[in-house]
Amino acid sequence: MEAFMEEFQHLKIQLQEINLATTNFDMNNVIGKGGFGMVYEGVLSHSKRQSMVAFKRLNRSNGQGNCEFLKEIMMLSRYTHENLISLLGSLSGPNSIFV
Ligand SMILES: Nc1ncnc2c1ncn2[C@@H]1O[C@H](COP(=O)(O)OP(=O)(O)OP(=O)(O)O)[C@@H](O)[C@H]1O
Repeated sequence: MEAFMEEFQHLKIQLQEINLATTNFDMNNVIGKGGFGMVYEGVLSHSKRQSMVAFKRLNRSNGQGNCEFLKEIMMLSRYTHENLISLLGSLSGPNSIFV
């Protein structure tokens, strides 16, 4: 898993930035719920720009785990298509992983 995450180091986003963008994962920022858990919206500053983005937060009690979530990160980081959203970054920790 560590070797796998090394490949995605360039996508790493700081938790502080995510907390700021989602107002600490406030329920008012929830825009949906999927197989991994809640999806939040927020404004993220990156490359001197500000963008409205979606943050997907892994909730392991939903049945899916790191493996499935990392597969999604890998897929979104490797493929571009007009019907696929672009992955801006991710963060892994002992409890959660975010995109
Ligand atoms: N980029 C986004 N922009 C706007 N809304 C989004 C975005 N991504 C997810 N959502 C919202 O969050 C909901 C859940 O999305 P999510 O991709 O987690 O669900 P899913 O289709 O069940 O897929 P998965 O099983 O991979 O989680 C969507 O139905 C949508 O309402």
